[in-house]
Amino acid sequence: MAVYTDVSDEELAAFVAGYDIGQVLSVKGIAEGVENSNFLLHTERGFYILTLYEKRVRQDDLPFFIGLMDHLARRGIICPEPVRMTSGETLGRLAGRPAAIVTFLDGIWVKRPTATHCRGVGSALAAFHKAGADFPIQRPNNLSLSGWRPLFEQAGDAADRVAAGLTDRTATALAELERDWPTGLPQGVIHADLFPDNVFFIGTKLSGLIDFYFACNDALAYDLAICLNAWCFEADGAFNLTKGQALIDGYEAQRTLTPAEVAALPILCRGSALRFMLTRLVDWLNVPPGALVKPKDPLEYDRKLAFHRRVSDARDYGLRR
Ligand SMILES: Nc1ncnc2c1ncn2[C@@H]1O[C@H](COP(=O)(O)OP(=O)(O)OP(=O)(O)O)[C@@H](O)[C@H]1O
Ligand SMILES: N[C@@H](CCO)C(=O)O
Repeated sequence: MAVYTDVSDEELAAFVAGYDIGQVLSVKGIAEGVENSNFLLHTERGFYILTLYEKRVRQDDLPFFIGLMDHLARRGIICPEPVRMTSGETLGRLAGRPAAIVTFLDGIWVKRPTATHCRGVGSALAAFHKAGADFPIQRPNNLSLSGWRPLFEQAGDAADRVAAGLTDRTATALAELERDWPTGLPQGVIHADLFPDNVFFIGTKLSGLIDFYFACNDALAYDLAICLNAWCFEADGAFNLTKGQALIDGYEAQRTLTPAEVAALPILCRGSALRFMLTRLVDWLNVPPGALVKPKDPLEYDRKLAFHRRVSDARDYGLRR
């Protein structure tokens, strides 16, 4: 459940009065998501999402996240658009938390994406990269290479309680990545968490992207690697080449990968698999007693990492040239 903070009717009415969106008709907590408190807000003007930013989101990062949604929406990316208060601000405070109201997007996320969905995601990812090119605020990726060893150390030997040999396997993969991680690839704003639960569809047509709270500046092709991991593996752990082809084709229909990006794709996929394995592992080992949120399985990404360590060529992901 992702409603950590209670908001009284009076507090909410006072907050909403700062906007030109009419009176509150109803408000409902949203169970999905784990980071922030999200509410579906129905006012006289329609539906909105109210987000209260909880502890894990650094307040200094909020102008980047909110500014980015605003920037992307102005450039035709379908994403939540921050609603301005009558004062012109997009970020306020509610129940002791920073808070924002954004537009509601229609659509649902797909639990079993097809190749058609993957093509749409590839295309939307490239459009996002192009639209972010002139976004003026910078935010480093603190969950890239330099962030992985601290996470690994945080897990320590407890990793072997999750699966035998996990500590050694991870140590080897991490050392290889530290040695070989590519530099000099085209950089820009990346989403960094474009998993199926952050992409809405109406039927097979992509209807919007959400959850920009890991967005940062990094190699654009790393974002594609994250999507290959998140969208193109089957439940039985097999990589689906048809989905990989569709994702890459969709991407390249909007933005052609450079030769250096193509060459780097296997190592970027390894890095991205390690990143999600490590964050999941640390969360898995630190589930607070009585938590209602079920931690995600780190071993899913341990298996994906093993797959990528056997790959040497981007054609194994579906690149057709
Ligand atoms: N603009 C929007 N329009 C419609 N629904 C939305 C919108 N923003 C968020 N939601 C709903 O709220 C849920 C949680 O949103 P989001 O993923 O941003 O939360 P989070 O707490 O940051 O989660 P995560 O754990 O995925 O980082 C989404 O799954 C979706 O159902
Ligand atoms: N998408 C991440 C969770 C962060 O929102 C994961 O699957 O591990």
